[in-house]
Amino acid sequence: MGIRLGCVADDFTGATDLANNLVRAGMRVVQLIDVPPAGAEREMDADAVVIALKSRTVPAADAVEASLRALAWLRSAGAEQIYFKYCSTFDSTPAGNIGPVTEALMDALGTDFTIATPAFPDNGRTVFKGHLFVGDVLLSESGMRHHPLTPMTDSNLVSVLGAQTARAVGLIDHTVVADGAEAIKARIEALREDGFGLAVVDAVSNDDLVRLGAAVQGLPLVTAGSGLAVGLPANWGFKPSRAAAQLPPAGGHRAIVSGSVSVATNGQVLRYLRSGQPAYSVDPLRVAAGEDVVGRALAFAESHLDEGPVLVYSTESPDTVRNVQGRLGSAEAGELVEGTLARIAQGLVDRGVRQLVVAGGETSGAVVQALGVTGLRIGPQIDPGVPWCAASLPGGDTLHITLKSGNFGGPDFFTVAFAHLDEETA
Ligand SMILES: Nc1ncnc2c1ncn2[C@@H]1O[C@H](COP(=O)(O)OP(=O)(O)OP(=O)(O)O)[C@@H](O)[C@H]1O
Ligand SMILES: O=C(O)[C@@H](O)C(=O)CO
Repeated sequence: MGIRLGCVADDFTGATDLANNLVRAGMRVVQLIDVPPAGAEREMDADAVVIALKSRTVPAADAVEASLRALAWLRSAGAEQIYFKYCSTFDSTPAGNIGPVTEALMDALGTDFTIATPAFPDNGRTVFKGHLFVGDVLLSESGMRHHPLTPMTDSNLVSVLGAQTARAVGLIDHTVVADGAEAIKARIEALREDGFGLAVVDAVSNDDLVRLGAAVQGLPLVTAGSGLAVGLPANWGFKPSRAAAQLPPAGGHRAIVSGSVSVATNGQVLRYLRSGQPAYSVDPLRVAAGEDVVGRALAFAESHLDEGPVLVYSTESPDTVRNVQGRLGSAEAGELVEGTLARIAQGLVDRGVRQLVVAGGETSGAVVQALGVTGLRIGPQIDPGVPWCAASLPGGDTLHITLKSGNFGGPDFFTVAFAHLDEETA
């Protein structure tokens, strides 16, 4: 039998976030890094496959091309429904990529309607009257307004998405969602008849997402953050389960690589620095000046790895990041830092690190690709949206790795994560 749900995720932390929610909702999930070669789909023994792309901030045409390749692969693996996963803070620009990718997937699937909701109430992302809230504030008042690549300054998702697509974007508001799956289905039909191609859907609780999940059964395409995964697996009879897949025992040295500049990660890095544990700061301006920052970071790490987790970070406040971007250019600074951290992560693994925390979606993409990892097995959840995973390194060793989205995780995440792994794999 083929897979039930085929998922295309626009970044790597987002992919593990989605896989985590699907596993908790009872599905057996395989997460793949990038689109695998044709033929590999015959070996898939899973209910859902999540293909992790690094397509959130690339030019829209490249994101469309990669997403269509992923779609073709998932369809040949038998996927009955396609799930396009983007960020719970709807990270995008007027040029894309959420709108263009959604439209390309709709065209390829020959469907005239889909829904959009980044709601993930377990992590404080709620949508009401089409407006996205992050915790208690509107998206445009959250730390996302300063994001280096996709600053979010408008909380009205109907207008944000409308600016990215040629199709008309409507709203399924909370009064409809609260009335249940049949009411949502009726509203979808009404919007369709009125010529809308997309609808932003309100959701402020997991109950809303369960109702929405039931209503979108049979839609060829759904687009969402990871929250919708709370409600979708029940359509195939899967039941929520806390028994996340077991991972093998963990060994080796421990390290943290953080290229995230989000508010939550800034707090987590600060907390770690204050605890007095070994940490090395990567300064992009020194890298740009040609200094051997990778060599120095690895020499530092090597002399401290026996003491416990070593943190290597470029995480800085929005002002410092803006200054770097002003001097190097935003995209150039991003690429430079990602490349540097990826080489450091590779060096850490070469030095025996086998338990690795990576913070930041783009950073995670660069690190995982540099390590040559092609798939992840999803393990127990550390915090909502962030599971430990196991990966096979090209040499055959197992690497325990967690990919933390910038704004996810509690204040002591870097310490808690390792303690959690000890408990779960003891
Ligand atoms: N000190 C810095 N100066 C300029 N750019 C930086 C700096 N540190 C990191 N960056 C870049 O900022 C971007 C951060 O994106 P990333 O997706 O890794 O983290 P995030 O946006 O905080 O998290 P997420 O996308 O998971 O919410 C990356 O391209 C990274 O290379
Ligand atoms: O949805 C989220 O917030 C995360 O999974 C993510 O995509 C951050 O990069």
